[in-house]
Amino acid sequence: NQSSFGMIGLGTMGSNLLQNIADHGYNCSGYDNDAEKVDTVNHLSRENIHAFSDLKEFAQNLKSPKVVMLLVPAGKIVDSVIEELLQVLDKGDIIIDGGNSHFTDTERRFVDLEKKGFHFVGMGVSGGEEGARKGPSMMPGGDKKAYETLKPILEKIAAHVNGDPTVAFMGERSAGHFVKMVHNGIEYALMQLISETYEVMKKGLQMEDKEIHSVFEKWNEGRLKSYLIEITRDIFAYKKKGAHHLFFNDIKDEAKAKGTGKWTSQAAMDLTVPIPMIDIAVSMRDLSKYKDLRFKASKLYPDPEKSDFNTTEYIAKLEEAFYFSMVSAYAQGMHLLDRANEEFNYHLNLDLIAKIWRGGCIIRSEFLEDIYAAYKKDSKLKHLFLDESIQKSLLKSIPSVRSVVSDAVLQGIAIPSFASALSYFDNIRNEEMPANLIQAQRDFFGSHTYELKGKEGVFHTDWEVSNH
Ligand SMILES: O=C(O)[C@H](O)[C@@H](O)[C@H](O)[C@H](O)COP(=O)(O)O
Repeated sequence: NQSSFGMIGLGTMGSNLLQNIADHGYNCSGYDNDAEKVDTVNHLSRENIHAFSDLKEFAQNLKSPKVVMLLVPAGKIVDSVIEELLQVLDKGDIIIDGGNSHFTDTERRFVDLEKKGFHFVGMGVSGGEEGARKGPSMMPGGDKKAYETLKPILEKIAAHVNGDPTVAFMGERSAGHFVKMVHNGIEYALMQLISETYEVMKKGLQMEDKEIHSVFEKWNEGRLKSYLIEITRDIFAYKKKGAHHLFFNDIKDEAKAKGTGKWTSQAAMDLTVPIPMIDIAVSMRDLSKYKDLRFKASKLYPDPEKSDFNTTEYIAKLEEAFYFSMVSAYAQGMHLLDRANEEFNYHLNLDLIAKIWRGGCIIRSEFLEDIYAAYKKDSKLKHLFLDESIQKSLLKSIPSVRSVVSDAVLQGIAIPSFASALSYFDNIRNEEMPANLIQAQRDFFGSHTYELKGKEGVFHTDWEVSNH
């Protein structure tokens, strides 16, 4: 029986996704140049999964038009696998890149393969190993016709929210990987925010791990219900056999990063869209690497005196401050998507993106229902803060975030993402930003010119010659 779907790359993600496809009754094939991985898959003894270590044999076992998905590390490997693959595929066949590829690579590959007569789909896949096995969120972009062929399989293997599959066609060319990149940027910002919340509870409120666990447990039952809060709750209950302390306390405080967060910040700066919470999350992962420097500085600069807080009251404020900042993180990501849509003509639908992020992916959350509702109500919404119901809930949480940020600052607790959420907010509602002074300074030292209120054109002033 020939296969309807082929997977290249049989690491955990590839193998899990293949099993998910087989669970839905499809004959599927795998290929990997690592014989051990091929063996592992074949030892699953699933009658409708067959793994090969010969690429030609793998291709011959696929129905036409052949559908082949790559789950290999991003970068040059993708190009070399595609090159090999073209030797065994026919024009009209479909190639899907499901890795975290940079959108500019996907753009190049789409144009190149289209010229060669192949259908190329750059698809972001989110949800980690468990998501791949049980139902990921998928963000395909590129060849719409090819997507129509893939749709029945992808909709079956995706997660489902209220009966809706967490997959949909995202848009033209590299739209799928751009959307996935921004997903990861928001993921970075939310993880940074949760880590700062923990820092406030531990260092500011001197709470025990048990108490912190119950806060995340409670939050995961309310409007902050989300995958990242859920796993944080579980991390605050995980102990190694026989141990008395939480295991994560043994983990080094040096965060790693594979690059998608950084790419998001780079793309945003190129598109001149401010996403400070994502930028901050990237920078704080970088700062965490300077352990030696931090150790030295901590000896030179002691903490300010601690104040006492009423923990119960404070946790209520912290929930409001978290909600406010979480909304800001999503809003910054959606703003970037809106801008990229204009610049790259992706034909994105922001309501559709929110819809498929409600389940399966790492940033899935209760709040994505509100984002989905906001863009469904107004597909041309320029910024989430302008949505009426979001405005109402933000207005309620502002006093708490102001107090949490100011208290943390006075206590010497680092809360850069809470603080940047608040400053971003205060500047986005600032009709007159102090940017006119920056223009004056630029013109002063570099004759970079400026524009004048109520006048057309650009102007320059010789600031040295003042007639006061
Ligand atoms: O959506 C997902 O399933 C994750 O985002 C996934 O893509 C991966 O875990 C990250 O890329 C890790 O990124 P860092 O290593 O940069 O934290």
